[in-house]
Amino acid sequence: MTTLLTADGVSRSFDQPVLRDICLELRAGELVTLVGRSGSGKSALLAVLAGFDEPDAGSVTVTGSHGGGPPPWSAMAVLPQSFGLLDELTLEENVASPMLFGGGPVDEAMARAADLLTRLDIGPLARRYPGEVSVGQRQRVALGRAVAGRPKVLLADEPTAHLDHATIQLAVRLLLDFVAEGSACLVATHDPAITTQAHRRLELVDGQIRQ
Ligand SMILES: Nc1ncnc2c1ncn2[C@@H]1O[C@H](COP(=O)(O)OP(=O)(O)OP(=O)(O)O)[C@@H](O)[C@H]1O
Repeated sequence: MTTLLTADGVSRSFDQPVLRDICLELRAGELVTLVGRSGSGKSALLAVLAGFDEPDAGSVTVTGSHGGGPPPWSAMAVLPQSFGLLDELTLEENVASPMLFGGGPVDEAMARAADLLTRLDIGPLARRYPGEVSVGQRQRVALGRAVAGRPKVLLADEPTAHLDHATIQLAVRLLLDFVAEGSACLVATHDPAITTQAHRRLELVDGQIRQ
């Protein structure tokens, strides 16, 4: 399987060491979950993998990315706990935005956005704005947008925290279909509905990864 992301000896300290000599690989076709107690460093690890934060030691390599800083959208998408939706765009425009900003055809982008919103059971809300829908609906929009541009790697921080059981199944199905097309996804989550369906499970304990 093709390796899409490699972390080699990554360490990061704030007041205390949070990540210690972490090595991991994400490969094409994999949905991988990252669990760990609150404060164990899951978000800190995602930030370093995403290039939003610099490790004190070690390196992160992402396929399709060159040089320092966050990789381009075609190589990596990040789904933060705060969603990061654009309030002035409709839900369908938000989902289409990675394709539109990437210079793709508008009709294709809007059709894919409509399909993703339907798969996430919010198709009828496509023309609404983020401020006009519920938190769980916004979370689904953010998930749709994260996969829309078919990035090679998706890093998602608690992407189902606001969803009910049935909707979580839709989200997991979407992520499994996404990786089946040749991408890799790392999900920080406490949700057994995701961890039980993942291809691999990682746990952060005392700043280190357990498989
Ligand atoms: N910018 C920062 N400055 C100082 N300390 C930080 C910073 N970011 C994270 N930390 C600390 O690093 C540790 C790991 O935080 P992190 O947010 O990665 O945990 P987490 O596993 O994602 O937790 P949760 O499950 O509660 O979201 C915590 O002790 C946190 O206080």
